Amino acid sequence: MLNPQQHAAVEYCDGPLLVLAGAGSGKTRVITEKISHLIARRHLAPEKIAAITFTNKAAKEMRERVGKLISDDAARALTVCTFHALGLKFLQIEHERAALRRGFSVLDADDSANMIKELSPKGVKPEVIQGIRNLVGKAKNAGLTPEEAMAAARSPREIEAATIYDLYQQRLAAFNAVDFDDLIRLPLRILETDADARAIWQERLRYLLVDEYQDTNDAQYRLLKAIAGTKARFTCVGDDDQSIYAWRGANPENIDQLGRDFPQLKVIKLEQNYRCAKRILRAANQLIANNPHVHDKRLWSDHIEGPPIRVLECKDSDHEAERIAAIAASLHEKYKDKGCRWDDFCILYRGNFQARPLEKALRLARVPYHLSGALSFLDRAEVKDILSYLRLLTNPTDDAAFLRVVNVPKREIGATSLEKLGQIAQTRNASLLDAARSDTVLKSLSPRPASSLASFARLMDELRSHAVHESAADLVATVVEKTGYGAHIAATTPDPDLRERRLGNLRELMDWFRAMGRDGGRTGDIAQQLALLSHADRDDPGNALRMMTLHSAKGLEFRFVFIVGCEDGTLPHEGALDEGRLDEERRLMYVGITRAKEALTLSFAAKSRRYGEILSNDPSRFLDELPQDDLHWDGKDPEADAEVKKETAQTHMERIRAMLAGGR
Ligand SMILES: Nc1ncnc2c1ncn2[C@@H]1O[C@H](COP(=O)(O)OP(=O)(O)OP(=O)(O)O)[C@@H](O)[C@H]1O
Ligand SMILES: [Mg+2]
Repeated sequence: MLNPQQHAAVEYCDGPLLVLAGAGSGKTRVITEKISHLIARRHLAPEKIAAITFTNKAAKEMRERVGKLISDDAARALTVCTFHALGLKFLQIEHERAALRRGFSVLDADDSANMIKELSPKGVKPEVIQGIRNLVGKAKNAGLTPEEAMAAARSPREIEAATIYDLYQQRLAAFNAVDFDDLIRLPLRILETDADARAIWQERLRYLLVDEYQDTNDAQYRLLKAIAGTKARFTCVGDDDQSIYAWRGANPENIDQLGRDFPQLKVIKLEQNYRCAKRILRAANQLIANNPHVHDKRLWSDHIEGPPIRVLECKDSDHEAERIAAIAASLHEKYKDKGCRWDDFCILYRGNFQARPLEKALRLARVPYHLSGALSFLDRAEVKDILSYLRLLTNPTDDAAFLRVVNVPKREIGATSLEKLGQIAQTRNASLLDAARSDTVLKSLSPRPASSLASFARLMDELRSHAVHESAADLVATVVEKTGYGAHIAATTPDPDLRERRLGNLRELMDWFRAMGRDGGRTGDIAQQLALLSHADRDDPGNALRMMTLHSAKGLEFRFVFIVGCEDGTLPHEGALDEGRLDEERRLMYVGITRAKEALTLSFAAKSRRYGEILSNDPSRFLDELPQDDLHWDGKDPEADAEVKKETAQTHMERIRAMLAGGR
């Protein structure tokens, strides 16, 4: 049952709506219910509705949640995706307006970083290149063209970055490629400047719903505005206290901007938290009260009180990991027969490197776990290589893909020859593959690399004839065989286990293509979609304890949550402290605390090893900001420890009773 405010938010469909509310108050629930309401009560065709989530993982989850409320056909017709995936869909349909050819490539972050490096002056330091990348990204996220970026540039560094931005866009255009930022920027350009396109898309997407609105950046906000148009049929839900991506260009100011751009905006606040036990919510509320607030929000819960929040003081991070593994294992052991699953547990940390000791301890304790955000399947070299072959086959002008695979397996084509090939290709305005096909071009190179390039080009032509009639999965097999890639793995991977894993990855890639090609997807489109999935979003983790960064836990909830590394310098993070971004770190802690439904454990290590030195840590200042009566410091008093264990047990029994009584 929705509460009256949620109900009002679901029913209000005639104008722009902002739902501004704290964690766990049912904002995402409003979106799913509203989709179902729009279809069932307002008779809006599902294909005219788009729900925008922050990650692909969240999109998948939302689709599942909505799927329970509406028919399968309707669920399939809906658009539920990230802003980037919506941009990709837009460009696939509107490629002509974007001056792209069908089958254009999407460069991943690595490819685009490489390209910027190549375009930067020779011999500059990596930090400088990183700085250029940041500035280019910033200009793109602000929706600026290279000319506009140049006009806005003030410092010599900004001028240099704007120059490279210009070269970079020229090269992307020559390669018939876009990068991630373009997936937002190009649709935005088209919608803002082309009235026809605007009319078509405003009709095509009649209602927009945006989750985690506080973390949209300027370009995304403008995209929303352009699609919504003057009719402004949209619902945004968000929480300014959970804005944690300012460092990546997100602009929480967009919350106020909405009221300025849409004076008719209706704002609904939700105040009941349905997720967290009272103590957990109290801790979260008290912590976040230390931040300045523009929007007044209250949050209450009529949940159970819950056990005290446990604080573990540990010797070092190994000790911390062992204790957490032991606590998780014993809770699971005790309650597994009563419906407790491994995926009820989640360990959160500030940075991915903190996962290492945890992994070791969990493995020793035989706890199944799933790490999101670690080097994932699609980032593995062999998978990226084969995907690049497929990109090149479906888009012969994809020079980034050409450069990735032309020497894998080794074909003895040296850097000098490739550079020369690149120069000639550029003057002829041809792709690298086209240049490698031309006898006159090859004559200007040394004979050995020239003949290798010629046979590479012939191989690509042969493979392309397969691409025409083979399914995507079969094409993967053909590519592995004909390019000698399988033999290449065998020859370059002496370790038999690793060799088997790498070959296994290729088999898995075929399975992915098989699954994704089932709806008749074209190979090139599938390769594009795969390139777009960011890690953390891709694997299905199954019934395993979850480990992830605080950033990627946004929107999720778990019965048992552990936040490790509650040390000054780690959380709040040292760098953020130096730059005066304490408020954002506090919001991150707020996000972490409010992921917990029943029990929360905070831990810190007294000593840690950093840069090869042993340092002593102070406990996080955030611990001091929590209601001390709701905290229990483990190990100080054995009697009190036993009491907390009892209370924890009681909570789980209450929980189990509630579940048996039909709640969730
Ligand atoms: N009216 C309701 N009655 C009972 N449970 C509810 C209600 N609304 C939401 N919930 C439950 O409360 C929990 C939190 O809801 P939801 O995830 O939608 O909150 P949220 O505001 O999106 O949180 P976050 O800010 O963390 O994204 C979910 O388990 C949801 O099913
Ligand atoms: Mg949510």
